[in-house]
This record gives sequence, structure tokens and C-alpha cells, in this order.
Amino acid sequence: MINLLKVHGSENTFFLLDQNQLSRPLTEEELIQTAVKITDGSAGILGGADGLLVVDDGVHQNTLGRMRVINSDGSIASMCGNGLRTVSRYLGEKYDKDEFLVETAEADLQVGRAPALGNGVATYHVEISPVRFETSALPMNAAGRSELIHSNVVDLNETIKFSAIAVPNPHLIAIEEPHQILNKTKLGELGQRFNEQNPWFPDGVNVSFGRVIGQNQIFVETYERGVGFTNACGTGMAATSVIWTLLNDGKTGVNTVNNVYNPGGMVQTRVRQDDGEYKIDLIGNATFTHQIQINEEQLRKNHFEKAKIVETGEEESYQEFVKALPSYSF
Ligand SMILES: N[C@@H](CCC[C@H](N)C(=O)O)C(=O)O
Repeated sequence: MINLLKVHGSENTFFLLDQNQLSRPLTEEELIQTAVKITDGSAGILGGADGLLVVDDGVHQNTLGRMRVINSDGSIASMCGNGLRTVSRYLGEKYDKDEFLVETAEADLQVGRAPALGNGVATYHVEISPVRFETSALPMNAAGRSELIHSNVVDLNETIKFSAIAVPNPHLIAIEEPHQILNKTKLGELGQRFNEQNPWFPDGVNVSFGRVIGQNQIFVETYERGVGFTNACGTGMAATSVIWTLLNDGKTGVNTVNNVYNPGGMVQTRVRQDDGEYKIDLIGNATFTHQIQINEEQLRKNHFEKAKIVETGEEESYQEFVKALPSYSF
């Protein structure tokens, strides 16, 4: 029998598969098919999810394991902040380690256990890096601009100022300005437009709106590439924190801890500068909601009907934590 987990970080939901349990690992093509099927709200299980997290042994020395991320539409992502917290918890508990490195598509990232954000809420910190501002890193065709930081690009939208940043997955960020009101309809329109065939983002982009609430407090909502609206996007919140730091509005800064509220809860971010390079610490819940047991043959055929599913009970503590938070929306 193979054990899968249903997990979430700020209610950004995933299935987690450790390939070490399989008699032979699934190929990338097979993993994509599994991701599309299991995350499908009607064909999958437990109402589907936003993506599939695949854990394998690390190839790089000194890493405890490797994480790969497949979005619900089958596209591959280079990074996932909320997912990495849950993978970190999985690996930390499997190997009984508190601080270690996890291999991801572009970097080996420092992760570890952190003080609980709420009663009974397992909490992990993960490093988000590398951070790049070159539009070519997203990639983005930005009318000849090599960087885009809080700028009007009339082609994208006449009034909203955008920033482009790769962490290393691609993000387009708009932080609401005084006297401006950004709304969810606009976020959805932009998210859809930049994730179908379009002249600016050949590979699509995660689009986030941020609203500064107060000193070190911000609300962020994201339309994700390969998924659509999600309750939270860890890399989106990390990327928005970097852009907010660059705005110099006196409400945040390097090395300060921000509370980042999202539709699924709250995480913390700390933007650091190491040797001139930005890195972000993303701190938040790593909740396992369900344990799933499935026969290997059924998993290989993507037949999930006979899977045995057991609730962990962790969601109750997470919901208690969320109940105590202020709630915001665009
Ligand atoms: N939800 C994730 C990001 C997942 C990948 C993203 N949709 C992409 O395609 O880049 C997060 O928490 O960072």
C-alpha cells in the first residue's frame, strides 16, 4: 500500500506523494496525469486540490529530499512556498530532523521547524530564493524593459502599477496605492488574460494584488498560473513582500517580520539581503488534513475510488487559529 497525504499551507491544498514507496518511480508524464486526475474536483478525491507535491530522494549532497510541484492543470512549477512548508514537515518527521536543506528545481533551500503560529498548528519556515528582477527571468516581454518595478505599462493596464519578479517562479505584483481600489474581478481578469496565449507572458504568470493594512501588515490575494484563484500563494506572498520593501513606504523593511494575511489565513515573511541578493523567509502552517492509503497498481492507473481515507483532525486547530485573525478581501 502507498501512503499519500492531503496537506495545506494557508488552505492552498495539495496531495503529497513520496515516490520512495513505489516499486519504481512514476515518469514525469505519469506524474502529470496523476496530478491532473487527483486534483480534479469531480474526478479526484477529497474535492481535489491546487496541485501535487512529489517527494524523491535528493540528488544533491546534504539535502534531505527533493520537491517537485505540478499544478492542477498539469503544468510544472519551479517553486511552491506553501507546498515546501508541508514537504519540509513531511521530511523532517520522516528523518527526525529540525533544520535541513530541500532540493528544488533551481536551488537547495534551507527549511526548518518554527514556533507554532497557533495552538496545535504545525509551523515551518522555508527559504524562498533565488530572487531575480530581470524580465527575462520570468520570462516577460515588457516592451524592451529589462526590469519592471512599480511601473505603468499601458499595454498591461492603464492605471495599475506592476512589478515583475521571479522567486524563481514568475510573479506579477500590484500593490494598491493611496486613493486606488483594486478588486478581485480585476485580479481575475488580469490573471486569466496573462495565462492564456498573450504577448507578454509566454509561460503564464502568477498575479497578486497586495493591500497594505498597517505597520508590517499586508493582505495578498493571488490568481495562480496553472490553477486560478487559490486561498494563498506562498511565493506570491514572498514576492509581494520584496516589492513592498522596495516601495520604501515606511511600513516594512529588510529583516522585519511581516504578517501577510490571505484568504486562507496568515503567514509571516522576512525579506533578507545576503551579499546583495534578496532571500525571503516564509513562515506558516504545514497542515496534514488526511492520510490516504492506496494500492500501487490503482495509483499507477489513477483509480482513486478504492483509496482508504482517514482525517487527521489537524484542521480543527487550524480553523481555531484562523477564527482569531482579522479577515480581509479584495
Ligand atoms: N501555490 C504555490 C505556487 C505554485 C506554483 C505556481 N502556480 C506556478 O505555476 O508558478 C505557492 O505557494 O508558492
